[in-house]
Amino acid sequence: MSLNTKELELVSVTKRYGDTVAVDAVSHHFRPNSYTCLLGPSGCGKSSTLRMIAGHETVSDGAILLGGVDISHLPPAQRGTAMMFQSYALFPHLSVAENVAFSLKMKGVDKGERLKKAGEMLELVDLSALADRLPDQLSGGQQQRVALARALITRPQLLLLDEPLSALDPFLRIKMRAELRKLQQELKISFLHVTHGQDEALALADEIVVMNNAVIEQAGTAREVFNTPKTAFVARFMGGHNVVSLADGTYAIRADAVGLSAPGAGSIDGTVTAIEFQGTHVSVSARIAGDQEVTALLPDARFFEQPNNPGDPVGLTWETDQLHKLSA
Ligand SMILES: Nc1ncnc2c1ncn2[C@@H]1O[C@H](COP(=O)(O)OP(=O)(O)OP(=O)(O)O)[C@@H](O)[C@H]1O
Repeated sequence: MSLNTKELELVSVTKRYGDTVAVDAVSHHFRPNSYTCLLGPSGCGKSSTLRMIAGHETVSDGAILLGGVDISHLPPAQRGTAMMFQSYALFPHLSVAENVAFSLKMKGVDKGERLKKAGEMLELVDLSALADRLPDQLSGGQQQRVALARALITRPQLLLLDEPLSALDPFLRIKMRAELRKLQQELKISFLHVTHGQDEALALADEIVVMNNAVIEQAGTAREVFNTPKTAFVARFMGGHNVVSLADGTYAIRADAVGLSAPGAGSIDGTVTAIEFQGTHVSVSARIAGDQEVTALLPDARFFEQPNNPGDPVGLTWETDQLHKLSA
């Protein structure tokens, strides 16, 4: 099944709550038919952005365009968007099928037609067998799929997901994120997914939009954002990087691009401060000049060939082309 897809564009969108600027003149062109993650720490403005796109929050300034049409002032149901919430907000006294069909009932669609459509959506999320159950007779993962089917029944061009996996345990979260990705590819509509988890964004997204302090700090493919962070904030937030101030500027370097050598034989000298076994890898942290910490992530076999201990003097090695200059 294929639903419509249209491009989303934010044009200098601002959200103010009294004196708080939650979203500050954000502009972005989202790719059509793609999975985008809006990623950032708590309070950076990502939920406010999503709620403005959904129409659950007014826009203080700027415009939201979907397929070139300004939807900023349309009611939520007329935007061509649908929202799936963090707490799935299912009606406890309605069956799975009735929950999924609910928005069609509000639109006055007759019962036969809405149950037929609900059946199609339940098939899509692989829940046909549970159509007559009540929500509290379902697992967390199944409830989430009901919430998805309920959002998709309105045939949105854009599905908005606000921390959709946060209520699930870690095992189910990884399983469901693969299902979300698969569903987006099957439906060929855009998904815009808010998360504060960088691993979730890396696993899911065609494009990651990193927000910080009410603005977009960086946007790009998952690989671009991870491998070429533009700022110290993005490097630290994406994880797996060191941020180091050297004589000619501040650089990011991936922890797995740092190696260890004898003191004096590396790019810089340091003293081991901590060693952490991580299964396939061992993380070795060392203090270097300027009271800075650098972490080397070594394959476990390499570490155990010549294990270090806290207090050992070491050289830290890297190829200069692995150093990535940061703008701030
Ligand atoms: N209804 C509101 N009234 C006043 N301030 C608000 C309101 N909603 C959000 N804010 C403020 O706006 C800023 C951005 O909030 P928002 O919820 O968009 O951030 P977020 O990145 O989604 O955070 P989280 O991950 O914690 O949900 C925060 O400083 C928050 O306190």
